[in-house]
Amino acid sequence: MEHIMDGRTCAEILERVRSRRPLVHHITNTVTINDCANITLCAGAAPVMAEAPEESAEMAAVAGALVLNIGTLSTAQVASMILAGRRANECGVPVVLDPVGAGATRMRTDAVLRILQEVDVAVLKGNAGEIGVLAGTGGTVRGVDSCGIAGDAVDAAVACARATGTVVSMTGATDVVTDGRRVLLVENGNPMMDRLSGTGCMAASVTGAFAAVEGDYVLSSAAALAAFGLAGERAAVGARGPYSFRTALFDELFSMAPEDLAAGARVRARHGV
Ligand SMILES: Nc1ncnc2c1ncn2[C@@H]1O[C@H](COP(=O)(O)OP(=O)(O)OP(=O)(O)O)[C@@H](O)[C@H]1O
Ligand SMILES: Cc1ncsc1CCO
Ligand SMILES: [Mg+2]
Repeated sequence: MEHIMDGRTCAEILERVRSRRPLVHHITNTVTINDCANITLCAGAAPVMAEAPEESAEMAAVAGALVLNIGTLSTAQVASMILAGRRANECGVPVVLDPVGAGATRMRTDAVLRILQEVDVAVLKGNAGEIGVLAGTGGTVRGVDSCGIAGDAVDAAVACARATGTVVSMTGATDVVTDGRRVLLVENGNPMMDRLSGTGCMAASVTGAFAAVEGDYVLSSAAALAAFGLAGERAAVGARGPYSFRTALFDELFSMAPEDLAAGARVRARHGV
């Protein structure tokens, strides 16, 4: 490891998001689009949702990051994602891809493979099943949920990063972030996050906000998941169920000071891959 990912590094990246307020352009699903906009604001960035093919490339060109989420994909939407993604690449704007439901249907798997072929994706953020499918090592996805991964999860994430040339950010109880060489494990989070639709989508939004201000996407992605996970830990205290938890999740990320993240981030490096 040439970098030690401590809480202070996470805090510095959060501080940069807050001071620069990067524009995070989303082309995303209709289920959680509003949550994605608001969690982006709570992180300290500025969201915009723009998916019409007439404007998606133009918007991507002026963004700090582009988040592509195939949760409610259509053929036309995927075409617009590719237009935006290519322009983002030309302009040096990092692209985050959330392969929602890859492996559940052929259309979703094919769309992700096509985007990966046409666009230089900086961060591929998925759950374990999705990443196992895309690694080719085996994973099971039902609807949008991970039903498990074949073999060792870290090995699958590393294989996926090497096969796709992206930084893989694989969420779960322990998140695994890897570029195929370095591996960071993020322990922050709370099981309540799995009881609410859209926490994966929101994780991608925060990942985009952090990628906009830190060019080492292993560090930016781990810091984003640490911040979001820490907000989840704090929100779970006193939550009566998924919906009071949801409200508190936004409030906790909004009110998180960099010093809170420095103290609360639980990120460690895994050696020997
Ligand atoms: N059991 C858990 N313990 C702690 N954190 C968790 C747990 N499950 C999920 N998380 C956190 O919740 C967020 C979403 O991860 P998850 O793997 O559930 O995404 P997903 O299944 O793609 O979500 P979505 O509901 O949007 O489809 C991540 O930040 C992850 O760290
Ligand atoms: C439930 C659901 N279906 C398509 S996208 C989505 C939101 C979380 O993945
Ligand atoms: Mg989930």
